[in-house]
Amino acid sequence: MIEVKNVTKKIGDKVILKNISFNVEDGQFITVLGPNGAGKSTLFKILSLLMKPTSGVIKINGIAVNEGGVALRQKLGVISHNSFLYDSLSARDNLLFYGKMYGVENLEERVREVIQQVGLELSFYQQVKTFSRGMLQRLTIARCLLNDPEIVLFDEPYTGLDQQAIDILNNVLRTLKQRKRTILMITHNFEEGVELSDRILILNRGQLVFDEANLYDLKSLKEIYRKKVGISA
Ligand SMILES: Nc1ncnc2c1ncn2[C@@H]1O[C@H](COP(=O)(O)OP(=O)(O)OP(=O)(O)O)[C@@H](O)[C@H]1O
Repeated sequence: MIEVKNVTKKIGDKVILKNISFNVEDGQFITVLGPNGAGKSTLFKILSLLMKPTSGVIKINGIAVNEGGVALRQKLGVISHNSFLYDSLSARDNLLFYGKMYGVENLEERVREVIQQVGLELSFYQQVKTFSRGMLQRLTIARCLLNDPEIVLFDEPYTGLDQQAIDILNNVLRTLKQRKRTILMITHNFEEGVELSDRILILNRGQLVFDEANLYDLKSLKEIYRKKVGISA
């Protein structure tokens, strides 16, 4: 379970997140929606332990994240704008490198499994610097899946993906959900992945303005968003 309690982030005089609180149950899939500048990426950086909040607490499985150390980090899979992949290494060698770092068992086999999951078998030995943006995003997804994380954090995961890659990502999300992984996806795209989520949060100007179970069709959700954020989705 993830507990976010009264999280505020200030940078200089600017308040970027204001007193955000919500819990994520194990196995729940939450989508956080919000317009540009709402604070989504800042919240993501805090949840993925890349940034500290100015005040407030985040606990994962009852342990405050600042006290969790490596064991806690290993529970997290993160997909963000930064791929964390090495340009001069092949897809295979990147995954072997991260797999060794995470201590993944049966690594060669697992690397082939995740490469297949994202449809990059034909680029297995290709250097990452020759990858298109979509291929890079697929390999980032494979890297994230390698150690079978309990909690997966996605920041705008559909960016740069073509239709085939979108379908692959949707399948990855479905599989993670079936396997009761906890998923938090940050996006401003209503069209993809949102229908798979159990709960919707809307962030606007650093505040949580909506937090409900996802019982809505796309049209109703867009209407709620328009009311809460003041602009059309
Ligand atoms: N390092 C920083 N210094 C000053 N202001 C910042 C910094 N990082 C973010 N901000 C500001 O915080 C606000 C929220 O930014 P953030 O990137 O979290 O928004 P977002 O919801 O992810 O937006 P987008 O959809 O455009 O990615 C913005 O007004 C941004 O200018």
